[in-house]
Amino acid sequence: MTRSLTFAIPKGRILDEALPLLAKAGIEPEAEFHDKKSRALRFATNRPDVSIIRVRAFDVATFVAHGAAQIGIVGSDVVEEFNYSELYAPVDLDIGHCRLSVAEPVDAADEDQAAMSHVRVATKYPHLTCRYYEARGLQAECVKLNGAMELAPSLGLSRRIVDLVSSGATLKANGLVETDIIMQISARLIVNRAAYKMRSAELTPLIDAFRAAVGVKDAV
Ligand SMILES: Nc1ncnc2c1ncn2[C@@H]1O[C@H](COP(=O)(O)OP(=O)(O)OP(=O)(O)O)[C@@H](O)[C@H]1O
Ligand SMILES: O=P(O)(O)OC[C@H]1O[C@H](OP(=O)(O)OP(=O)(O)O)[C@H](O)[C@@H]1O
Repeated sequence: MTRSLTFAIPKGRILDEALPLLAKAGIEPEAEFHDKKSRALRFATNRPDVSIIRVRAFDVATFVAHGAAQIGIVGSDVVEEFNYSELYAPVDLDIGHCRLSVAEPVDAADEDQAAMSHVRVATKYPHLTCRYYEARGLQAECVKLNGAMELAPSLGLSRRIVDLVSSGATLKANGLVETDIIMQISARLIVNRAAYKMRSAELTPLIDAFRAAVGVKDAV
């Protein structure tokens, strides 16, 4: 008997937008999934052949890349940061829109970058940050943080940060300005490449269901 497909979804802010899309694609988690007191991490769905795991955003990519989950939903920031060759990202889900940006204290934003050879940056995205600065002929020393990057400049940890921006409210509240946009971001459906080959009869209709769900998103 074939094992059920494991679908990894992030428990952070993408979840609220992802659930209606999952429902449109025909997948609804069991009631316990919505119980905030539940400590369960794996859930049955209305489909006997699909179960859901709820994990941290960065871990969605890791579970799917290693084949522990066959399919998942994650921001393109995470896909690009890991750059796992085992991941196939066939559908832009048009949710979780934000951008990855460089930000600095208001009073430092005019500093001449051309005069520098080395920058220190606090970020959750060291790979994307190094790639961005390398392309500009600068070496970046990244201080890896997992959140609250906006605190780094005022506390002397780094002059710059590279972080996600949506409304810009977090930067403003912390005295920072956006000085460059590195990339635009949205959530993607991701699939393990080996699973896609071996279990295409199960995965292809699921991918098609998400394509259709994104297409009808605004019409429903
Ligand atoms: N301000 C935002 N607006 C829109 N989408 C965002 C925003 N911040 C993050 N995202 C998207 O949501 C994903 C998850 O972000 P979220 O902030 O929920 O996770 P996190 O708190 O960093 O994760 P974790 O707690 O698991 O480390 C990001 O990878 C990105 O794709
Ligand atoms: O431009 P804004 O609309 O203010 O959004 C940007 C904020 O959203 C994200 O953090 P989140 O709130 O998810 O918390 P985190 O620090 O735990 O990642 C991101 O890291 C910024 O801090």
